[in-house]
Amino acid sequence: MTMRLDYLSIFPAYFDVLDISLLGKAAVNGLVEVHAHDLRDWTHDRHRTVDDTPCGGGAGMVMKPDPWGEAFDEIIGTEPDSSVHVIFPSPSGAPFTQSAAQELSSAVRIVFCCGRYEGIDHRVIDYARSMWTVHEVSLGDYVLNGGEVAALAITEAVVRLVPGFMGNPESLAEESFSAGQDGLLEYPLFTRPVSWRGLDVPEVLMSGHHGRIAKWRRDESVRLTCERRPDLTDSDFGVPH
Ligand SMILES: Oc1ccccc1-c1ccno1
Repeated sequence: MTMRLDYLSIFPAYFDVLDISLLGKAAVNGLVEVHAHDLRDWTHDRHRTVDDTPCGGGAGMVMKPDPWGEAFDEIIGTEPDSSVHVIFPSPSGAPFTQSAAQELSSAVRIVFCCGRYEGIDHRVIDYARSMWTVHEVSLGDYVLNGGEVAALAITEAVVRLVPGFMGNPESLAEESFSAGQDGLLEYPLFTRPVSWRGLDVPEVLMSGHHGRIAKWRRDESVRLTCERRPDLTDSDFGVPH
């Protein structure tokens, strides 16, 4: 199954980067198909206008609905289809999570709508909700200049979970937030040399004692999660003794 990814943006060149690294390889292997579109291709005036002043007043500009609607018609179609996932990255969206990435990794089609200015006319999102499966998502509590960087981050989080994408799928099981880690943060990692600038690899990791190593790793995951992400902990994790 090939996952088709579409990106609607006034800066489509942001997505040229998807031709390199693992994502580029996935495209070559037919796992994903990437299409970036310039929203201005669906404007009809000399200045290729995509924005206008906000109704009700206020600072900045709002993205007009017309170019989005015409782009949707051409790129996605005019018939409802719940199998099409339309993602609007937004600071007012729901937090994007690893479980959301996991769910989206089985999608056949994902369309990213990258807003700029103060945002997109809300009727665009309402129309999309009437037609497809819509996700308004945020990467975190900070403000970007547009949705492109968020779309790239979400793309990477999703595509790396597509079956066949990662050379060694076992590595996914031990990552932060993965089910195999019980949603805990990943433990600290070490490799050779054993001693480096007066800093040594923890002895337990060199002991060859798999039980002790597993306990050390679990304890470290719980400690780090309690320290850095108390929001992820609950009574089950407890506090390492
Ligand atoms: O700040 C933004 C502006 C446009 C689109 C998305 C965002 C955003 C901020 C955090 N996550 O997404």
